[in-house]
Amino acid sequence: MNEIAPIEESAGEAGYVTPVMAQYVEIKAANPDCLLFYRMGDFYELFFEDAETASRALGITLTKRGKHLGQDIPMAGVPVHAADDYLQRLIALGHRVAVCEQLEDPAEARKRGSKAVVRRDVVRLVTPGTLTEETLLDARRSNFLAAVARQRGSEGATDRFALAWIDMSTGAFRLAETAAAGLPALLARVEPKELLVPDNLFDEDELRRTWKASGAAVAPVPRAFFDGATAHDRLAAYYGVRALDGFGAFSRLELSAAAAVVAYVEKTQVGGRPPLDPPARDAEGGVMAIDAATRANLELVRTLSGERRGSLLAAVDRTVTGAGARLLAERIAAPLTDTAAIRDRLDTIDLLVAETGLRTTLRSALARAPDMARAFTRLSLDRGGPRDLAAIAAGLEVADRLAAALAPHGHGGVEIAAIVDGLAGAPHALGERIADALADELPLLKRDGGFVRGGFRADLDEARALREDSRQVIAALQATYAETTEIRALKIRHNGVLGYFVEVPPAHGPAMMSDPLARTFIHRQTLANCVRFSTTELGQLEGRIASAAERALAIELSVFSDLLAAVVEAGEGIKVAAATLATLDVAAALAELADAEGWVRPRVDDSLAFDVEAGRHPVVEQVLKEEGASFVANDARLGGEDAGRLWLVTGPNMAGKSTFLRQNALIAVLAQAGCFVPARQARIGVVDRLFSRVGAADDLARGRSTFMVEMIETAAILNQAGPRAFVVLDEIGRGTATFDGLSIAWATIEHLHEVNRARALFATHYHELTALAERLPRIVNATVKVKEWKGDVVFLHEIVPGAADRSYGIQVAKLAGLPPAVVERARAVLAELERTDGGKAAAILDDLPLFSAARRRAPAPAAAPDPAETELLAALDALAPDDLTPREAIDALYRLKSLRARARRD
Ligand SMILES: Nc1ncnc2c1ncn2[C@@H]1O[C@H](COP(=O)(O)OP(=O)(O)OP(=O)(O)O)[C@@H](O)[C@H]1O
Repeated sequence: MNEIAPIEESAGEAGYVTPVMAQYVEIKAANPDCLLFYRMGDFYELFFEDAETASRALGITLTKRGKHLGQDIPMAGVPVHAADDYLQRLIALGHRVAVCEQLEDPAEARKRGSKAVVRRDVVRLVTPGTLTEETLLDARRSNFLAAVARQRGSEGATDRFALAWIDMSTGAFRLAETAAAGLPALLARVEPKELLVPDNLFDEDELRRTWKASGAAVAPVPRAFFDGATAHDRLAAYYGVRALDGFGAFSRLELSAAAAVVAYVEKTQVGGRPPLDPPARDAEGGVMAIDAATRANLELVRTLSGERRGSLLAAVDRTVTGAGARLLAERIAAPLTDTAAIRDRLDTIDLLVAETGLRTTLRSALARAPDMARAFTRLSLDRGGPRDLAAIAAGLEVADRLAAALAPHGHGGVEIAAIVDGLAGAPHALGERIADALADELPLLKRDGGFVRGGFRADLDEARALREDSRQVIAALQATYAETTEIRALKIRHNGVLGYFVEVPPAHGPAMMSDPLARTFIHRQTLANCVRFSTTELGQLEGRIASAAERALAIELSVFSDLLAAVVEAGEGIKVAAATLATLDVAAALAELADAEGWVRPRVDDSLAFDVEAGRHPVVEQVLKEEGASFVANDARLGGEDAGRLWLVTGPNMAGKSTFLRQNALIAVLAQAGCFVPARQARIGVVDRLFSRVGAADDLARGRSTFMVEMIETAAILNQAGPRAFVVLDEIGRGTATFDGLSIAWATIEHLHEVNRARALFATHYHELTALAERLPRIVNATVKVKEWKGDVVFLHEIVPGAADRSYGIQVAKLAGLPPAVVERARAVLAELERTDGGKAAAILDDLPLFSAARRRAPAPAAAPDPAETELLAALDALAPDDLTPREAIDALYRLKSLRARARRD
């Protein structure tokens, strides 16, 4: 049952509004777009519609409490101690929660009169983009809050947008500006958890789709948040500076988006100021442009089904800290175009690949480094506890140790030099000071006390000793009382209501309540199994203990606030150290990966080269490895002097075309993200835009597979790609009638070759396209090698020059378990089509009676079914080819083959 102080009685007559309800309604009205967590004693209560929403979302009981204007008030509550868990679930569902606390003790309110209501107000809005608690955050993912501002293009020019994004939990603050066409790509890269849009843009038809596609919880906010005229001053005030010039040059549009983020932070934190870094802007063109479809298709940070597992990120992530994992994800999501910056990252990895001993030292030290950046934010917002202080100390200790280990390597490159500086500049003495002050075992909350180490403060030791002494005095007193009353079962106990009291079994009650004992023992309570008394002596002792405990806690809290002030003071150094450890973790993890998997340093330069020798697909290779199979490496040579080459890849289904296409796109991403790559050698001229598209038929699973979408996306490529782009097109044109599709593919290739001149890989089933290589000089035909063996097809996964002579579609269909009658019929149709050159397909169908093959093949009833064959047939029946992933299909093939082999043996 929910605890509510008697003063909060909320039962009301019809038309009567109780003071508590009046207060609730007022606070709720100020926060209409949030669920209101209204603190009542040990519970956060939700009322009215909020209660219904929360009850549905959390599966908590919906009850009623009193009446409001004559109607029952629906109510649901969550206990304060479990609130984080419920908050997490509500936030994950996209809700915002206003946390309304009691701002005074109910006793204080009572002093104002029996009808007075405890003062309450909202202390914080919890929204998906403003989380700071460890329990509410994913340690290995950034949690971005973004705001988007628009500037209308004048006189036919297109609109421009600015995006400002922060991770409030770490203080990261970034800005970027883009033309309208680039906005979806930017949002797809940042993946904000929460997106603020000016309320006039929220419902604009064109934009609504963009907001939805961002996957963020979209919050319309007043236009005033974006006001360009006040943006500069709002930001300057936040950072306590007069001008922002010291942070860099920002456009008016960028400032407006940044100011909106800051305004929202101020609103949700109700006066609290998270320590945001000064905004840093991304130079336009500074990162490889990767649109949302390409990003999804290449499964950079998550798979098409939304999981991290199976993505490029998961395959390369060997970081040992949350901050490292977050940084790596950001790098993979935003590969660079500046060759010098890429080289700086690669230099650090180079060093750590060579220095295996140093790498091992780094990684084992880093594994113990807590999340300093997030702990620091919580402390700055006064939400931190003793464990956050300890996290800072432990992080600084790791930084100290690594500074010593790395000092001799400071000349190994620009990034490593910055790392050495960042570690050296960390406030090491502060770490020691915190470590000296804190005990080994720490409570979560500072108000629980007990976190200051014994011996750290003499006055604290004294107060604690007094508290301990008094406890001994109580033990002695119990012995004395037992002796004087001659009741051996007498005990001194403690509870919240009576404080310390004497307890005896009921049989001794009468003696205790009569003279002479009644002169010492004052009767307090008679329960079924005991009688309780207090004494003056106990009362005095109680006071002494309480005041000693109070004093001890007060001293501990003052130690906490001293340390907190020192931490805040040293904030800059702590944040730099935290960022440095993350950078180091990423470099060491990538070096570890490179060493273990035989990856190499790519050469990234400003040419138009694309030479990958023996490249592999990082994800497919790992999957195959787990199954004991090996990956067949393949070369790709797409570079040219002033224009790229286009490889036209033909080959049967399941041969490995898609894998080859994607692996090259992924190698480009990895190289420019500053990672080593899975190849024997790689040289890549910087790619400014990456495109990867899969024909409509393959896209069905995503539920967005209309031919129209495919064509819109192809149009985007043909309109945007230049010689620096890298284009991967997988079976484009397949989603329509054969001749239409072929013609579109044909024209697309010509355009890519003549106009875009991009480096490109084009996989197709239209063998007719291979004729283009004769006419267009930079088209190269390539095919995936297969072997035919006893009428079946064997995939070799090797890309070789030339064109596929056949599709082997029927062989693949046969391997996949199509009924033999259908396979046979397909063969016959194919032969007929080939004989008549496809022209009179309809006419021949009558000549090939559909069911004759089936009838001929109908099995004669066997005397006794062969068990191995029965098993084979059952396995075949169980197959649903349309439901299989390529991986499952190949597994099924192998299984069927082995069953078949057994059947033969039997
Ligand atoms: N280079 C390779 N080495 C080893 N196995 C490979 C290689 N490439 C692909 N495979 C295996 O073959 C399977 C099918 O590959 P992929 O999907 O690339 O074929 P595809 O030719 O694009 O087929 P479809 O035309 O049906 O899309 C992969 O899941 C993988 O298991």
